[in-house]
Amino acid sequence: MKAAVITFPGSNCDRDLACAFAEMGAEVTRVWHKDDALPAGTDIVAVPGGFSYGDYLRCGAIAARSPVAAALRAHAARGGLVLGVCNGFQILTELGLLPGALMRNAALRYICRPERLIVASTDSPFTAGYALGDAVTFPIAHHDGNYVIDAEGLARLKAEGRIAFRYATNPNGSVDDIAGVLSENRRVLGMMPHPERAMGMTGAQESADGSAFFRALCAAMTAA
Ligand SMILES: NC(=O)CC[C@H](N)C(=O)O
Repeated sequence: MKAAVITFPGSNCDRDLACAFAEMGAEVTRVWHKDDALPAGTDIVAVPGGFSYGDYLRCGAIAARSPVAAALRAHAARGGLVLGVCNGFQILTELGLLPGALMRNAALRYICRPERLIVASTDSPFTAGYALGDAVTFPIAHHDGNYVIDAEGLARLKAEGRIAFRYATNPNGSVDDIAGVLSENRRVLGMMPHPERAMGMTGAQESADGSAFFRALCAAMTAA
């Protein structure tokens, strides 16, 4: 199973994501934002957190127009798996691969802390390792994590079971406490919290709840 992790100028969670996939046995390739192709046989593209292009003009707006974006779009169009974490989630909404948008946190502050989430759908390769209603703790670190979507879009996400994670206590004003959403074909996940920073690294990470996330994801890729 092959994971491609994209790096933009300003990404800062690309290595964490690469390590999380490698720990679960994936072959990981790092892809630069100027590359216009993905490695052959890529199963999943991971779009990392950080401050791509300095978060100008909006978080993720420039990354969505970078050279690698067309290859990412084509991968998703083929039904390939895509994971966007934090800035990655912002980029996926800017690309139109996921509905909604990430706005400034309601309190207008950058928030960096562990956050308790509730698993709201297990029907995806990303969340199959959890039980519905499980509580997991992943760190958040963002100033633009306030998820917005119109009423019709929200009704659709709910009806189709595409809300993957909800905040137990809403930190940023996101509608319906949404922390992560799935695409229509359930092959694209965007989430603000960081599962790759919850791999139980001794002395560095408080939570190990992200291990089940990457284990299930890599198992799904191996089975496919
Ligand atoms: N950790 C991150 O990915 C930060 C995301 C984004 N640039 C924000 O602060 O909202």
